[in-house]
Amino acid sequence: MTNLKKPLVQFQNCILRPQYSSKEIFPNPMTLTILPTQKWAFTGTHKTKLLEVLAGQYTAIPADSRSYPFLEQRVWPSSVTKLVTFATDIKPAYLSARYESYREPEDVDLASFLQKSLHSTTDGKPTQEQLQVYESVVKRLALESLLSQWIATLSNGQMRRARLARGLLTSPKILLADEPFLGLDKASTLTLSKLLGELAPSPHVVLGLRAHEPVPDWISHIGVVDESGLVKAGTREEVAETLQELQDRRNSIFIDESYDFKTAKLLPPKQPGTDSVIDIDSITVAYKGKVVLKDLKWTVMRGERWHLRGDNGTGKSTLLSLITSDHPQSWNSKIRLFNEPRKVGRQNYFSINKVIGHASPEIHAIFPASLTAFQTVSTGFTVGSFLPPSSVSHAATNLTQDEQTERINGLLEYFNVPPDVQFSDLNLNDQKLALFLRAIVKNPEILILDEAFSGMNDQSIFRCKKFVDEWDGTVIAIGHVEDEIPTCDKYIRLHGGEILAEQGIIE
Ligand SMILES: Nc1ncnc2c1ncn2[C@@H]1O[C@H](COP(=O)(O)OP(=O)(O)OP(=O)(O)O)[C@@H](O)[C@H]1O
Repeated sequence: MTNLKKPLVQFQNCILRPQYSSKEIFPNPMTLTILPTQKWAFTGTHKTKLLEVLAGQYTAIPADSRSYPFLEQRVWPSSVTKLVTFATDIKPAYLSARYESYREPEDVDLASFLQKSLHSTTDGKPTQEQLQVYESVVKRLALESLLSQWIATLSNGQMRRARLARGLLTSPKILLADEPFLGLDKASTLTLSKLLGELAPSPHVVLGLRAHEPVPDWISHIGVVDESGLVKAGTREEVAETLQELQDRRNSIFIDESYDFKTAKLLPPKQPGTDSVIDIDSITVAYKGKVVLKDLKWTVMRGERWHLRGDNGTGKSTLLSLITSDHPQSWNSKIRLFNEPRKVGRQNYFSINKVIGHASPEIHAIFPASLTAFQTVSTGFTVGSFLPPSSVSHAATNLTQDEQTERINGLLEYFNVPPDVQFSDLNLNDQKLALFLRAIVKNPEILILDEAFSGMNDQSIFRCKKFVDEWDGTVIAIGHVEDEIPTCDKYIRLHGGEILAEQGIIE
């Protein structure tokens, strides 16, 4: 039982360093007290670092400048705090593998995925008490109907709830949830927020939020963190002014018209045309009888910008996988690309994807960490491979090696991404930028941006949006946050199940 009188965490002039390193996490020493009756959220550029600090990941100097008074002395803080991060959420299967019947040995159904966490807390089988917790967590996160589904087939939103459930099942005393609402639709965000707000004291919950995210009503205290450390911490009222300053700074980035845009110089203009690029005529997709897309009709004309909308699990990724031919039902003459009906023999995976650039959380999740930023972008010139073009036979470009190098360097320089740094060593912002540049480098006819800008900092989002706005290809964008998608002129909203999709013009 948590002692509700003693502070959860206390830092007094605390300097934090990674183990075996003399470099400080923050230059400013940290002073902060979190009481069990308070509910905290942290925001600002370095809020994830601060959550890692709370999770006991770093060494405190002097040792007694950090304490967790509410814990019994015998407990090691890092063993009872659970940091769940979602910004680079990993979906266990990749694209087409998601729709195929063959399963990797480590791929399991959701029930087994969750129950693994129960077993790890005991020597043998889960106790009666653990099973009760399991049942209640599954119910509260609305996962009951998905328990027998392979985790590889869960939608992003469903997977997010599953990961959170797994975090809760380890019975932490403090749950640190970093950006738990990223990629969630409004209804799921509200449900999840309510659940997180009601969990304390078992466990106490601390949130990491992006600057523009609304702070849930139940949060009583906020901390603002930048590269120097914790710059302000207190009640919502005490921190309101600092938050407003952050917001003003953010708005000034979004109206910075002085920036020198040169999309045209980096990617050549396309042949003008008014023909249809994608034509889908009455497609229905069902999984084991469960209808996801019903009689879908959709025409995308050259140069149009579509916002593909829909709550989590309504079939957005399924629709995209039909277009990119990652789905088994892609080989259907009711799907036309540039007026060519899909047909085995007439087209193949490579001819289809030669004209499509694609950035998505799935690609991010499985992208080879050892490639440099330059190599990462260069793989945009290949199809169906994460190897640089010199190593593959399916290059999607007529450019010479020198021309490719020049274009890649031009893009990397324009977006300030260091070319020689390994993907795994890039920060999240630069990883997302590199994957965006990978999608656009071959100057594709169709650009699919699936949550491509979420996780980037404000300045990068602004630049990427402007870049796409000035580019002349066809765009399909997915994103639950309007600020994080390029300007779109039309939308298609999926509803999942038997309800037909709705389409319209964006005013
Ligand atoms: N192979 C499969 N077997 C069973 N169900 C599946 C399979 N693939 C997808 N689904 C289900 O189909 C529905 C649509 O999934 P999809 O990933 O297309 O949704 P989404 O709109 O992209 O969701 P999100 O916004 O959460 O990413 C979900 O309920 C998902 O669980």
